[in-house]
Amino acid sequence: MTSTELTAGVTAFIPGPASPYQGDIARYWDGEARPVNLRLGDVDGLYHHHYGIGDIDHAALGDTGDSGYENRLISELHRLESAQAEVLLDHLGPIGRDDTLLDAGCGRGGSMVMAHQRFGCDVEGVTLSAKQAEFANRRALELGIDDHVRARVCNMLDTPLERGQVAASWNNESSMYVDLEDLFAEHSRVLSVGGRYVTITGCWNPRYGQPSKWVSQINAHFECNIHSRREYLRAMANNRLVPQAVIDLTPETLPYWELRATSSLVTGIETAFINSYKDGSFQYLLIAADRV
Ligand SMILES: C[S@@+](CC[C@H](N)C(=O)[O-])C[C@H]1O[C@@H](n2cnc3c(N)ncnc32)[C@H](O)[C@@H]1O
Ligand SMILES: CC(C)=CCC/C(C)=C/COP(=O)(O)OP(=O)(O)O
Ligand SMILES: [Mg+2]
Repeated sequence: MTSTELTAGVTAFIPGPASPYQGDIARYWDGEARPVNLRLGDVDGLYHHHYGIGDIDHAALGDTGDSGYENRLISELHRLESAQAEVLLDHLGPIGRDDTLLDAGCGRGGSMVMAHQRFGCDVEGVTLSAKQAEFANRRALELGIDDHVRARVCNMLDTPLERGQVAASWNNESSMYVDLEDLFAEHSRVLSVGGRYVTITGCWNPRYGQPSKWVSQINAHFECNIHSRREYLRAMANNRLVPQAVIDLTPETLPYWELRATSSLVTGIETAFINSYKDGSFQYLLIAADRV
């Protein structure tokens, strides 16, 4: 194991990828700089790599014709992405200032900052990408919360956290990069008994039958492996995680996608999300589970 000092003064442990696939994913996120993510993050300094939920505020958006419309559209997409993270945090249960939380697959750290700002607690994040961890730690330093919010380069299936160390943990659109049995075994290990696990994820719908062509297109686009709703529930049951809430957020995420599809920041994946949500082959799901 090697270690390196980040500009933020936080030591990141870099054990190297556990598999060639993880090496590919680390390179993918090290190289990611899509305007749809950076321009949205620039709105208020919360950088997300997840999607949005909720109704469009048409009054705030105003007329398509006028000069400020594109900036207002970007602000609106960003507001919906932050609203998504707020809903995830709503499901963590009561969290105290002395608690520690785990953000598994933390990206550029937007959700970690929001969690600390809401609860005053410590938040530990892990990502495969050294660039993302540096970015998240730099933001924490700029905000003066680097003593509470820390991102490390490590595999979420094998974290340096102690058994039972965290009061709550989550995956926000990061569980489609790992085996779910391995993932939930690790969350179950680091969560205290009675702690809460939350995921927001896209999953394929067993009622459709198999992954649709749209789901396959999303997998190819992000180099990920979307699991089915059934796999989530089965792997949780096998790892002492008992669902407390299963919420289908599909109707709430469609407005975000339909608005995003009209913006200058489109990436080309919008049609696959919209079509798969509409044909029922894909669902945007929140699952909150108790560690028993
Ligand atoms: C789509 S981004 C989500 C980022 C963040 N959760 C958010 O909501 O902004 C997926 C993240 O999962 C991370 N990831 C994927 N596989 C991982 C693994 N095995 N261990 C740690 N992080 C992983 C990636 O590095 C990336 O940060
Ligand atoms: C719901 C599913 C299946 C998500 C896959 C994981 C993923 C890449 C999420 C968004 O990241 P991003 O914010 O970097 O993507 P984009 O650039 O499209 O906004
Ligand atoms: Mg994005």
